[in-house]
Amino acid sequence: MDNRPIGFLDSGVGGLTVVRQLFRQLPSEEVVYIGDTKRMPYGPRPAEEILAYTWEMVNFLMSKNVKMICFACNTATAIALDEIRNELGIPVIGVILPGASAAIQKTKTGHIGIIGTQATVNSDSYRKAVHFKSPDVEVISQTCSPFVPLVESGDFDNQSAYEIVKKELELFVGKVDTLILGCTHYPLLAQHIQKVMGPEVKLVDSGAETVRDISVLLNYFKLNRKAGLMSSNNQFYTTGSALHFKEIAEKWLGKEIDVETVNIESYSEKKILIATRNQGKVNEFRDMFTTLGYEIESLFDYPDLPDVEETGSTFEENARLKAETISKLTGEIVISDDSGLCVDLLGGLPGIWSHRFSGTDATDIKNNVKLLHELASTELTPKRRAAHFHCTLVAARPNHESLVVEADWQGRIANRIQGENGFGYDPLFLVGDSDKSAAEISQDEKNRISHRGQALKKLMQVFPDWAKD
Ligand SMILES: O=P(O)(O)OP(=O)(O)OP(=O)(O)OC[C@H]1O[C@@H](n2cnc3c(O)ncnc32)[C@H](O)[C@@H]1O
Ligand SMILES: [Mg+2]
Repeated sequence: MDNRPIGFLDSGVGGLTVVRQLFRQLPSEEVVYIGDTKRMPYGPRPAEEILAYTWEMVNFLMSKNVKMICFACNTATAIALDEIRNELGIPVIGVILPGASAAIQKTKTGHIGIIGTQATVNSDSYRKAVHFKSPDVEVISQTCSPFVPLVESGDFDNQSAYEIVKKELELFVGKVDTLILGCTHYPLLAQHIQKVMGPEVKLVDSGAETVRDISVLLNYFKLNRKAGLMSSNNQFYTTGSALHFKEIAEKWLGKEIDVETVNIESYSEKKILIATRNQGKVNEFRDMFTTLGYEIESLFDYPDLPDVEETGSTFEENARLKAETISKLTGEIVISDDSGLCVDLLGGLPGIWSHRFSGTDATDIKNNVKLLHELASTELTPKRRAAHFHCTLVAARPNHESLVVEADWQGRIANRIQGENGFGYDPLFLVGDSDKSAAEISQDEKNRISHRGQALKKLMQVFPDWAKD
């Protein structure tokens, strides 16, 4: 069970046809919708631009803590889905595969038509998806450029709109028995399209098909919202006029909604500088931030920047020193981590001295040996060997109050070094009540439960809003 909302993105209002289906099929789910109305239509834009804009919408949705993202936009699906899906740690679904699969099931003659925006048709994604599953099907496709502006105008319930539709669809009449509406705007023109094509032609609404797949994914990943909860906090955002969006959306969805205008351009900044020269930390941050859609840099990428002396007497003071100094020097948003192992029997040592526990020429091995030595005379009861890792994260940016979060990870100190993964004291840290050390679990597992993983989760609940302009 997961009560977080599902994110929907589209270049404009068209994706609302998918949300409308969601409200029908899965009424207890909650929605965060972003429509990039200001920059629509995406269809005629070059692929790199569509990819960049889609990333901004995705990062915006991630900042709203969504549990899944639906690309309710054929153009974004065709151009950006594969690349973005690989980078995110939550399920991401597009509208093309569900639409193509439904068309294959519906066609009897094996002749399928596809209409979509220029970018969707040029990408050839629908035809590829159809032929991947059913190579013998005949496919014809065509761009219907006037449809999106027609639908966005809200003025399509009339004869002149019908005439526009008729002219665009001439190519298909009598040639196909199934027509994929390969743009989420087009279901709004379904009546006109059906009249032009004739009653026997089956129209495939990719959005409706996609919601069926969303339902399957929610079940599969156990992400359904608690049964019986009626959705109450749906959020709708547009980059354009909230008034215009609200007017169209309320008409289509058949209910009142609140709409807010947002600027998502600042969400394109996906690089974060981590103020560390510890390779173990870099590896962990890279893994964790990649699943959130961020790229990271570390001080290894800036060899000329100085080492910041950790002269503070607390984790927070040291973390602040590292993040705020490097942020001042670079003008960038910087995250630092001050962490350490606190052993109960040693009154919390090595604590902030973890890195330098064995002296100025300390190494991980020397630190581990020293710790074993310190505890050598200790009776080996689990309680007496209790310890925890601590992590304080600070995010700093020029002229802003820094963010500070912290978390602990409980465990015990082992009697001997165990395992080869991780770094620092991992081979001596038995996780929780288990007999496995932090160096014997995978990096993925460590990131899920460690002091750093937990602290990062806390940070990311506030970071995206804090980091934008
Ligand atoms: O200051 P930076 O450049 O980030 O790197 P550092 O290694 O000096 O980092 P700290 O000052 O925060 O010291 C943390 C030390 O605590 C230990 N430590 C922290 N997190 C750990 C983890 O996840 N696994 C094992 N040891 C860890 C390890 O010895 C680190 O060197
Ligand atoms: Mg340090």
